Amino acid sequence: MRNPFSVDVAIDLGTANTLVHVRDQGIIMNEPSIVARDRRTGKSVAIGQKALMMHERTHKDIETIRPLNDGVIADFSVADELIKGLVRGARPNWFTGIGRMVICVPSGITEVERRAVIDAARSAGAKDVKLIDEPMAAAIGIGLRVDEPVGNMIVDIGGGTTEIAVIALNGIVIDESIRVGGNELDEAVVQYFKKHHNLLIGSRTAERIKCEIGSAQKLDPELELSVKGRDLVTGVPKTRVVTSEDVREALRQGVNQIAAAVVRALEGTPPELGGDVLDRGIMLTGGGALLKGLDEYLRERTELPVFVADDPLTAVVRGTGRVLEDPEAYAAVLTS
Ligand SMILES: Nc1ncnc2c1ncn2[C@@H]1O[C@H](COP(=O)(O)OP(=O)(O)OP(=O)(O)O)[C@@H](O)[C@H]1O
Repeated sequence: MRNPFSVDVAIDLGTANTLVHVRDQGIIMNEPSIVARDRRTGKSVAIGQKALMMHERTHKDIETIRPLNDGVIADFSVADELIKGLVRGARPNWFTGIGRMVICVPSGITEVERRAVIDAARSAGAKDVKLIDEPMAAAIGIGLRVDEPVGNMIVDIGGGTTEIAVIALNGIVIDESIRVGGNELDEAVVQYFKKHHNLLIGSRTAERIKCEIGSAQKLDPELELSVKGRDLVTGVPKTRVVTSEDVREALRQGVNQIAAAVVRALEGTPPELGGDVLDRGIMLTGGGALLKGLDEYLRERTELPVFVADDPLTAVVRGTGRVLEDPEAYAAVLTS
């Protein structure tokens, strides 16, 4: 019997974005993983989109912090604030409690970090907390049968990490995780324009450039974008037109590192499962999968079929939500 005075919640706790799915309702929140905190009181003043608007624009008393960095929890107390803020948003009113909670975490986090996430969820009021690893959730989210004796390769390119996994029989057989994701690509864009064009841009501008005109392969036609930054020679704000050729050059090293990690994971895959991957192809999930031409680039590097999942940014929360809705069927993929 479902308790009418409590809700069950699934959370994809990502480096870049955190998404919340409520049982029987679907995804109700999709917010950047960021908290704005008052330095004087130590209290959070905003989370998610509101906090992001303050990022790189705050005065000295307000700081904005991303609790997860490179796929690990960088600041436990801020991660706690984020989880509590999300849970508050998931409850329709103050007397509704939280029953079951399933949280998806990067597979590289330590036992101590896992415990910290569970503690934060419990102190936010959850009665029963379970964790699921990111590539497993992504695989379930895109509809793969993870319980079958067949290998599926998932490449989840998030903000902080790229996680590559071969999944079969409800387990992760091969797990390769590198600390290269969307944030690292943004930073590469910042550095490139600083070095080659004497232009200083902020990380949010770099992300916009990457998403709008970034690519892993040649584009036809190539694209241009007008961006604002600070001219490092004159020291004043300037508008410049940047080209997709420049951005591709900036992203080259990061994209190469992702491809090399995929190749390493393939080399470590047992031959039977490798044969399955050859038949079924590699599935790309996470926001990084949307980088233009990345699927084609990986296809050339691996000589395997490569597919971008539908709506790759929500694959993980959809999988975590599916597990929440049917915990008995997915008991084998959960940890507590
Ligand atoms: N069109 C796009 N092209 C390239 N990158 C994109 C695009 N759209 C989103 N991204 C990138 O995807 C990343 C966010 O992806 P996602 O939400 O899957 O990460 P996350 O789950 O928060 O991170 P992690 O898995 O590392 O914890 C950001 O770095 C964002 O810039």
